[in-house]
Amino acid sequence: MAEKVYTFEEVVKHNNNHDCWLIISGKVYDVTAFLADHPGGDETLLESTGKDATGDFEDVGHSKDAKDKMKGLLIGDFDESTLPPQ
Ligand code: HEM
Repeated sequence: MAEKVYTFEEVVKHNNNHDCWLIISGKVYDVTAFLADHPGGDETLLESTGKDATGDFEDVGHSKDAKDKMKGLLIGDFDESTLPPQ
């Protein structure tokens, strides 16, 4: 089955500690259930909503463990054409 594709407008609605989605490397992740467990804290994840968080994620130099963890949080693809100009 094809993965669901989300627009920026849709993703940015999910920007709080009860409902938190992130855009990283063209994919959309629902990190709500992971907020309390994130070793970098829930605030860092919340601060990475409302934008393309690829740079934030890469700057930390996340481990293979982190990348494996991400796979379970993936909910779909991001439609890059909907990203507003920075
Ligand atoms: C789905 C997305 C993410 C997952 C699954 C994730 C997972 C993890 C994991 C497992 C660690 C422990 C260190 C490691 O294994 O690399 C970590 C550390 C960290 N993460 Fe994330 N992370 C995500 C997104 C982000 C984002 C968007 C930021 C924003 C800057 C961030 C900031 C940090 C920081 C600052 C640490 C270091 C904590 C410390 O060692 O003091 N993470 N993350």
